[in-house]
Amino acid sequence: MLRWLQSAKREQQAAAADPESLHKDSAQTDAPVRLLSVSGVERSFPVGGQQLPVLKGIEMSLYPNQLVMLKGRSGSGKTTLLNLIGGLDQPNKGEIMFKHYPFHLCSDDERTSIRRKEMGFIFQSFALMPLLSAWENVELALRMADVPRSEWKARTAHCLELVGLGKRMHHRPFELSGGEQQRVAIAKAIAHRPSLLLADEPTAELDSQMGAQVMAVFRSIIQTEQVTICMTTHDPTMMEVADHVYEMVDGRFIHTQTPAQG
Ligand SMILES: Nc1ncnc2c1ncn2[C@@H]1O[C@H](COP(=O)(O)OP(=O)(O)OP(=O)(O)O)[C@@H](O)[C@H]1O
Repeated sequence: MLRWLQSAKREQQAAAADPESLHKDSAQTDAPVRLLSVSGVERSFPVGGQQLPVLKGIEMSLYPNQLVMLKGRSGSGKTTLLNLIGGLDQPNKGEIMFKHYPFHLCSDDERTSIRRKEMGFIFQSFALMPLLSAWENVELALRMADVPRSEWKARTAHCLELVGLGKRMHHRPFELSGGEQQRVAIAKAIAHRPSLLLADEPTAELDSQMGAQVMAVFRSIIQTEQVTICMTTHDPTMMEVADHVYEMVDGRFIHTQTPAQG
């Protein structure tokens, strides 16, 4: 194992013993500690014998307990960036630090192990197992994350209650509305207590009322589960509930804003 990974693990254990330390910089300033930082990131893909530049120098930061949105036209590079943040892909240039882990230096196996413990993913198409009930879908996520069996029952019930499905725990996906299915997917994604939730167009297949319910669940789990959510969207009405919006055009951020400040 690389030396940085061992020291990162030691720092994580120290932070677990003293959770207050997570909210302060190592320099002991009052600045909040970043959960993730992306600096100078470029990503291109080989197309027709040439390199197609998709991300052209991205700078961004995510902090604990935030709802951050990436907006931009189709093809602007949002999913490519989400894949890099989630450790599913690596940049050609630049740095991605997730907590104390330098993703740009990690092997595939190291990124997979960090991702399994620390991150949750939500997709446009819900990605549930069709023959399993809501309860069994969430329990499966706990099993996959190696959470001890003794914790499954309480944690599954807690996560389904959190997303407002306490009365529909034993329904299968086809017995649920699109909004309810997406809420099962959220319960599944937070079951192993990730610190970062990545969601690619989570409301794209929902009508505006169901989309608003999903956003309300996002806002509530940020507080109750101490998670940061980074999501892509095309929908301007969703952006009103964001703490921060990054706007991407052709592989670059052109404008970032905090909605409350306009
Ligand atoms: N593996 C790949 N090989 C070649 N080109 C790719 C690859 N992945 C993405 N691209 C290209 O990169 C560009 C950005 O794609 P990306 O999926 O990141 O856009 P997006 O903003 O998420 O779009 P959408 O909103 O439609 O999901 C597109 O032109 C796409 O064709």
